Amino acid sequence: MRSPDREQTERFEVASVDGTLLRGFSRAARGSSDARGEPETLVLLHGVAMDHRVWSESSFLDALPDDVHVVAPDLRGRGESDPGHSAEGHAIDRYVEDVRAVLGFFGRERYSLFGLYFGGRIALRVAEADRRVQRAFSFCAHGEAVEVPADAVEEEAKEIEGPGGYAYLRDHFSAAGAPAWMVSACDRVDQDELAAATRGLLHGSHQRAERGAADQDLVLITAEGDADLGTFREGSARLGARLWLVDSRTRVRAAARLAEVGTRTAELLTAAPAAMKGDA
Ligand SMILES: CC(C)[C@@H]1NC(=O)[C@@H]2CCCN2C(=O)C/N=C(\N[C@H](C(=O)N[C@@H](Cc2ccccc2)C(=O)N[C@H](CC(=O)O)C2=N[C@H](C(=O)O)CS2)C(C)C)[C@H](C(C)C)NC1=O
Repeated sequence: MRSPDREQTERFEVASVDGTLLRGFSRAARGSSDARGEPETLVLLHGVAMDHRVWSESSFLDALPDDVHVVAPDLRGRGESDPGHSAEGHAIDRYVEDVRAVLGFFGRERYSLFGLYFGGRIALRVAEADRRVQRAFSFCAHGEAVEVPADAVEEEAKEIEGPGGYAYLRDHFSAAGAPAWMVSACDRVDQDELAAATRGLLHGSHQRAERGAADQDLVLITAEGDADLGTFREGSARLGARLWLVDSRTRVRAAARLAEVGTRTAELLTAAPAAMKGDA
């Protein structure tokens, strides 16, 4: 845990390959990072209907120790980052470029990524593309190929850009048992950008992720009761990834477990290298 008054967050802004400006927050590492040389840098990637504020609101951030440098960008079209404008502007390859631009900005040799839902899928794709990624955690999204049903996604995008867009999302997540921070996050996202991001899922997000470097530590996380648990197990075997299960009936309900996953993630980040091999 850390004392709030020692909070040292600052903003950053970085241009992506296509000129889109990504903005976000960086919380500097303090304390014993010199014991292990460069401090761990953990880049947090939020989901579709969210922005960077979910990390503090879910108490995930509080679970991270002082000596981890935390970087929390707003994905394009969310929070303070520039819009993606179109479905093509929200293709997964644009998100991968955006995250790699953030990695370039902070200039570290190695990074850990933690992604939430679709942010987890982005994290796995960045790990595949970029050797600087030492660890990638995907919360409630696996890396396998998925059928992204164009009709259902188009229907959802139309709902989202319509007069009842926010109600659609709030009602769905409330009914699905999502925690309050996840329901309220939807209201902060611009409707047109959220509709474009939804249609953007039809541009490449169906592809499976491959393992990047052999020494990457990949971690899939899902609910014990997840109906798609089998796919997560397959993904864990195929990618040589750890599989962590949280005590909840569904992936959406698992969001309430994010702070405890933060604690477990911090243990992996700050574990002595020898201890990491034995971890289940
Ligand atoms: C029901 C509805 C509120 C919900 N809509 C969302 O939530 C967000 C916000 C708007 C668009 N949204 C999508 O997700 C796209 N719409 C869907 N996509 C499915 C899905 O599996 N999506 C994955 C991510 C993903 C995407 C592409 C490829 C792989 C993985 C996912 O993680 N979904 C979980 C819900 C869950 O795991 O049960 C959440 N995602 C939110 C987020 O990322 O912020 C927080 S919860 C299928 C068709 C791909 C379905 C489908 C009905 C169209 N609608 C939803 O799922």
